[in-house]
Amino acid sequence: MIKILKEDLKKIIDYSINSVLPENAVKENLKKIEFKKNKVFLISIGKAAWRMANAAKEELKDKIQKGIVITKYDYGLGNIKNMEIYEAGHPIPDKNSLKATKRAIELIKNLDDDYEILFLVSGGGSALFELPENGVTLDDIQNITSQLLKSGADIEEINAIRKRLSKVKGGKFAKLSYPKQIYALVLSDVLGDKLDSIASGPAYTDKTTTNDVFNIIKKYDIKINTEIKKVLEKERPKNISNTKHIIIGSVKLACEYAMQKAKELGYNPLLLTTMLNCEAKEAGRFFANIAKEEIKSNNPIKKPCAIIAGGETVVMVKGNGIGGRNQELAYSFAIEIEGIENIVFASVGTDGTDGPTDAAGGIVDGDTIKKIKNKGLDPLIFLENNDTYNALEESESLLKTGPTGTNVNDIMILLIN
Ligand SMILES: Nc1ncnc2c1ncn2[C@@H]1O[C@H](COP(=O)(O)OP(=O)(O)O)[C@@H](O)[C@H]1O
Ligand SMILES: O=C(O)[C@@H](CO)OP(=O)(O)O
Ligand SMILES: [Mg+2]
Repeated sequence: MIKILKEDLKKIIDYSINSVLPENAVKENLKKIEFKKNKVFLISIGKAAWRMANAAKEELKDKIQKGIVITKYDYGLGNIKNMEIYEAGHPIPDKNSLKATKRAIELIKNLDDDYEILFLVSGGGSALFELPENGVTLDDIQNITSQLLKSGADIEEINAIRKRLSKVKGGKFAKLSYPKQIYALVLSDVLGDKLDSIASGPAYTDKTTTNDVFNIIKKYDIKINTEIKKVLEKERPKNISNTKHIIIGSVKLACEYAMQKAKELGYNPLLLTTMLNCEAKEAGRFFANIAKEEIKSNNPIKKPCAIIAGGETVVMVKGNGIGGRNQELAYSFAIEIEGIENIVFASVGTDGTDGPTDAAGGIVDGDTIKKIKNKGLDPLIFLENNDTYNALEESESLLKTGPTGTNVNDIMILLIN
């Protein structure tokens, strides 16, 4: 029985991710743009950058005369005609992020008046598209990003800081490109599709205030020097007039496709939320509470059922193990439902990489923790040490997809028979 549940769960995940690959969304939404000039320069940033750029090139053909793609290591899928392809560091920017971004700006500065800019944006852009603000070094950005990523801050908070440390975030890329018109197609991986947060809104007005920024620094005890403090006090550009944005996909869509496939496989689907953003291990416990209620009283939906959610949880990384928020969420669920039959649960990053690991997430059931105990290991120590990759590996519960070429946050699916 568990075998079938697991197979079904994998089918649902595959279907959902395949349905939010960006090609169709790019092609459809390009039809909504009325380019005023006859030449297009393409700049595509983020984890979905390669697929988005390739789709745009297929659709617009030679109208795109030049372009640049900046994506994460191993996310490039080869050459695209007339495009320069760069790969760089994520989630912490590296030298190649700066090199590629410098090149993008150089290309844009040299465009003649017949060009408009097509800007394809996906999550991951913050790390990949980066030039430090005056007075800031790459080291500073790496150090502060690393502190923020481990702090439990959510992506809006993290990006509020990133925007101020950068020459291209928080609308500054739009200012740099002025007076060229920018049309932005945006694949959202931020809850609520907030354009000033997705990839730190290079072409969108920053909505955060200096007050917000210093509250975040204080709340998460981020260590900064006086030079950085001065930079953080500087306001971002307002009145950006040369951009138009269209959102072309988000986690809501991934959840809807998961619901559709679950139904087709015979499960009653229920969408809990597309806005999950609490601590990962708390979310895992909460899902376990729901599972227990379901088993006991067929509530909130009649079995067999598929209970689905989307979002992006956070992790306060205190240990020195390896893992990611989806692995931690799934593992904490497993701890709570040890020994319970007819349940399978997965939490998965739609981009295919969860944290600094080669897994997309975890897929667990009532036997997961038993397998760990049978090896003489203590299940709780893995969680305490943020070492859920190893825990899930020991229990054959890692979910691996490889880079998917899309990025619309994380999905969680609970199947109960
Ligand atoms: N050992 C760990 N256990 C759990 N989460 C971790 C661990 N190490 C890093 N993380 C989390 O992984 C996040 C980065 O993961 P990543 O999948 O690259 O994010 P995104 O998909 O949003 O780009 C960090 O914000 C951090 O909270
Ligand atoms: O680039 C970013 O700022 C974020 C959100 O868009 O994406 P990711 O979490 O994938 O790094
Ligand atoms: Mg993210």
